Amino acid sequence: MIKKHIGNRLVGDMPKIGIRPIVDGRRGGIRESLEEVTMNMARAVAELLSSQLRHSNGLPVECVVADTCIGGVAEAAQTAAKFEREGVGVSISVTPSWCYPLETIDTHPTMPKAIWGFNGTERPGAVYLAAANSAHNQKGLPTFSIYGRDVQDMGDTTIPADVEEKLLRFAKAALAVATMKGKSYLSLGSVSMGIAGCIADEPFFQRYLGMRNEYVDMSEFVRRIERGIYDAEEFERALAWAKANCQPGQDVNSPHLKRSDEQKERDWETVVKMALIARDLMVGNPKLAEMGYGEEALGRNAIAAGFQGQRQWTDHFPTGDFMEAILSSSFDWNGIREPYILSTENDTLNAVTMLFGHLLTDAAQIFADVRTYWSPEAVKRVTGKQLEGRAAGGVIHLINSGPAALDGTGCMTKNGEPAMKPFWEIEEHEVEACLKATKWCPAVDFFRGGGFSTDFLTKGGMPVTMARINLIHGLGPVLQLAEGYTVDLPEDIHDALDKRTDPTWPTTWFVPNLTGTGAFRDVYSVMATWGSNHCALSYGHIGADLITLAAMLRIPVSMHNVSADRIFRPSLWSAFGTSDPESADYRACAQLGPLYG
Ligand SMILES: C[C@H](O)[C@@H](O)[C@@H](O)C(=O)CO
Ligand SMILES: [Mn+2]
Repeated sequence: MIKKHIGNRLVGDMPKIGIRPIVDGRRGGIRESLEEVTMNMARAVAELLSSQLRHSNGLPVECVVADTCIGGVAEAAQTAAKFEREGVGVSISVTPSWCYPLETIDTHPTMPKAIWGFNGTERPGAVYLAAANSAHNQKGLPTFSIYGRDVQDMGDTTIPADVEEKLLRFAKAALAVATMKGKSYLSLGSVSMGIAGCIADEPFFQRYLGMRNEYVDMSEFVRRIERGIYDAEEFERALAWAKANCQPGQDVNSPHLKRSDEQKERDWETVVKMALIARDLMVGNPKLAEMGYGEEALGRNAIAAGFQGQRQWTDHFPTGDFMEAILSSSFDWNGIREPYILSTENDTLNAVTMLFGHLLTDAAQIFADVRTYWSPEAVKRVTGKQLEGRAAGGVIHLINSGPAALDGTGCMTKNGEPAMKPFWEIEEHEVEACLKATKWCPAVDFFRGGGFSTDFLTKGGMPVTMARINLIHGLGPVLQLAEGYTVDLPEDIHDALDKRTDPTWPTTWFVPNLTGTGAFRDVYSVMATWGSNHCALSYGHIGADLITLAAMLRIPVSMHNVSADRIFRPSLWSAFGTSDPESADYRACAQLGPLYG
C-alpha cells in the first residue's frame, strides 16, 4: 500500500485559529445570563472549523478558545496573551449580545479578523457587530463582518448555512495568510529569458506576504551532483521508480539533434538527482546531516520556489521539467504527499499565485503559458471543423513544459468527475492513472542540454480558476482571475492544434465563464486582458476565495468573473463606495497599504 505523508519539513508550528467570545461586561444578571450562550457560540465555531478544515500539509486545524468571555479590556489583553503563547494566527470574535466595542475588539495590527454577530433580537448581537465594525474601521484594522440573514432564537446553537459559508471562506484565506508569514521564497537561479515575473521583488514578498527571499545559484546543483550531496539510497529508489512509472514519449527532434540512448540514460540520472536536490534546497533533509552536511540539511524554509532553467542551465544540462513536474505533483517515489510549489523559469509571481491556489484548495496546481486564443473561425480554417458545446466561442491553449502537476491530467476524481484534490483524498489507483496518462518526451530544441518534458492532455469538464499576480509600477501587486472549465476537443481538432505548438508538452484547453461585459465579453477578451505570459490553474471555482485572500493582503483585483453575492471582503471596503466595488477595492487597498507595512 502506497504511503501517505502528513506534515512537511517547513519550520514552525501551523497557525491556530483563536476564538473570542465577547460579552456585555455588566455583572449582576446580564453578563451571567450571556456567559453560557456566548461560550457555546465560540465552541460551535471551533467545532465547525476544526472538523471542516485541514492544513494543506494534512495536519488538523486547531482552534483555541479564550479562557473566559471577554467583557472588557483586561480580558481582551488576557486573550491576546494566550493567543500569542498558543501560536494563533487568525482571530474570530463571536457574540449574541451588545458589548463595548473599543474595550473588547481585537487590536492586533496584522492578524486577519472576523466577527460573527448573532442575528437575534432578544439581545442585540448585530448592534455590537455594527459598532465593532465602525471601531475597527475608524482604527484602520479591517475586519470581516458576519451576520446571518435570518433571525435565530437566543439559545439556538446551530450555525446557519450562510454564516458557515462565510466563516469557512474567511478562515481558509486567513490560514493562508498566517501560513505564508515568515516562510521563504527560494530563487534557484535568477531571471529567465528576460521574464519580469522572475525578478524577486523583495518589498512585495516582505510587505504584502510577510515572507523573505532566498537565492541559490544554479551552480549549487552541479556541486551537489558532482560531490554526491543527496541521499544515495533515495536516489536509487527514485530512479527505479522513474524507470518503472515514467513512460517514454515521442522524440520529435530531427536526427542530428536526437540524443543517444546512453545520453538519455545519463539524463534520467541527472533529472532525478535535480528533483532530490531542489527539494532538499527548499525544505532540508536530515539525511544530509548524517552524511556530514549539516548546513545543507537545514534547507531554506521555502514554502515556494522557482527554477530559472532557461537558458544558462538548459543550454548545457538537462531541463528541469522532471524536477518541476514531480515536485509540483501530489506524489513521488516516497508515496502520496503535499505538492511542493515550484515554478518554472523562476517566475516568482506565478509561484505566489500557485501558492495562493494551493493554500486555498490544498490541491496541486497547473502552471502554464497562456499560449494561444483559438477562435472558432481560426479552428475552422486550419481543421475544417466547427468548435462545439462549451468550446463554441473559442478556447485558450494553456501549455508549458515544466511544473504542470501530473494531477493536472484530470485522472483523479471527485464524485466520479475529473478533479484535483488534497493529497489525503488521493488513492493509489489515481496516482497510477495520472502516470499512465503522462508521457515523458525527450526535450525539444529549446533545451540543448536534453532532459524530458511531460506530455499529457487535461481531461475536460473540470471546474477551474485561472489566476495571476502582476506587479505594476506605481500601483504594486494586482490579482486577476477567470473561473471557467477545462474542455475536451474532438481528437482530430486537438491533434491538429497541438502539433502546431510543442506536442511534447502538457495541454489544457480552457474556456472562461463569460459575463458579456469588460474583460469577460468573450474568450478572446479574457486572453487579450491577461497580464503576462503565465497563469496558475487551480481546481474548482475559487475566485471568491482568492478575492477574500487578496483583500486580507491588500492586493486589488483587476479582473474577475465572480458574482457579487459570493464576494466577501472586510466591511471597511464598502466605505470606499458600493456601486462600483472594483474601484472601491483599489481605493481601500491603497489607503490601507500592504498588510505588513
Ligand atoms: C521553451 C521556451 O523558451 C518556452 O519556455 C517559452 O516560450 C516560455 O515558456 C516563456 O514563458
Ligand atoms: Mn513559460
